[in-house]
Amino acid sequence: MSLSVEDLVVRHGLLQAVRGVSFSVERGETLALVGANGAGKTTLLRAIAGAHQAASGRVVFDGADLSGVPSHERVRKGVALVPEGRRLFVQMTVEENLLLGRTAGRSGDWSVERVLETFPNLKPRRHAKAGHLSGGEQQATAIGRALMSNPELLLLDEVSLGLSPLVVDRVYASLHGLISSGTTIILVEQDLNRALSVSNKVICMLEGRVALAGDSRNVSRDEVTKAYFGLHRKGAGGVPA
Ligand SMILES: Nc1ncnc2c1ncn2[C@@H]1O[C@H](COP(=O)(O)OP(=O)(O)OP(=O)(O)O)[C@@H](O)[C@H]1O
Repeated sequence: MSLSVEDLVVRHGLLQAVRGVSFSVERGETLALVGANGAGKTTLLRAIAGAHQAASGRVVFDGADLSGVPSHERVRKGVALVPEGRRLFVQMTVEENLLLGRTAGRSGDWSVERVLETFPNLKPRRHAKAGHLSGGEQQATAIGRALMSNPELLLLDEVSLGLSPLVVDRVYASLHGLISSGTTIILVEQDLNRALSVSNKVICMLEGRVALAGDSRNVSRDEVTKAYFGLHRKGAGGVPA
């Protein structure tokens, strides 16, 4: 697995939400995308997944340019998005929602049983309708559904949104399990401490651009906070811009 995003520009009508973003991710890495509301994180993730067409630039996955490749084809190639807001089928059970993730037809190790092992809170809820689940259970189901497509790259948009700190801890504990099993992840996370602790690379976006990019262990919370508010000088403090 390798992903290279090259000078990507993504628009909403006249608004340039992503303005020439470049970065790369290698197998087994976890990249955290941080930045203020409206910085362009969701739009960037959706463009990688093919849910939103880029205006220019390239998304290259395993050496192949994905421009013009629709989102369902990208799932088949191994790119899975867990969108903000979870988007489950509320009248269907947890198990049925999970099985929908299989339709991409990629073979691999993920099964309903393995998802339930990864998210033990779902075990007793297997036959419950998704509409009756708690927020944490819904999030686990949404991540599980993406895993059922046996992705090589998992894109997670604000998995902690609307969840209590305790439940977020549980979701992150499961993510740590996924990361140690070698899953490659790009995640959008508002909480800087969580973002830095779960990832090995971090990108802070500001108004559609990369304000700071670095190694999560080497950047300080202070540097990321400055980039977040536009106070960071590119390349300052030994952090690659
Ligand atoms: N569907 C849309 N139509 C028009 N403009 C949009 C749309 N979605 C997002 N935008 C605009 O694009 C810019 C980037 O938004 P985006 O949601 O990607 O940012 P974000 O960093 O993910 O923020 P948030 O944390 O609020 O989700 C913002 O100015 C936003 O208002």
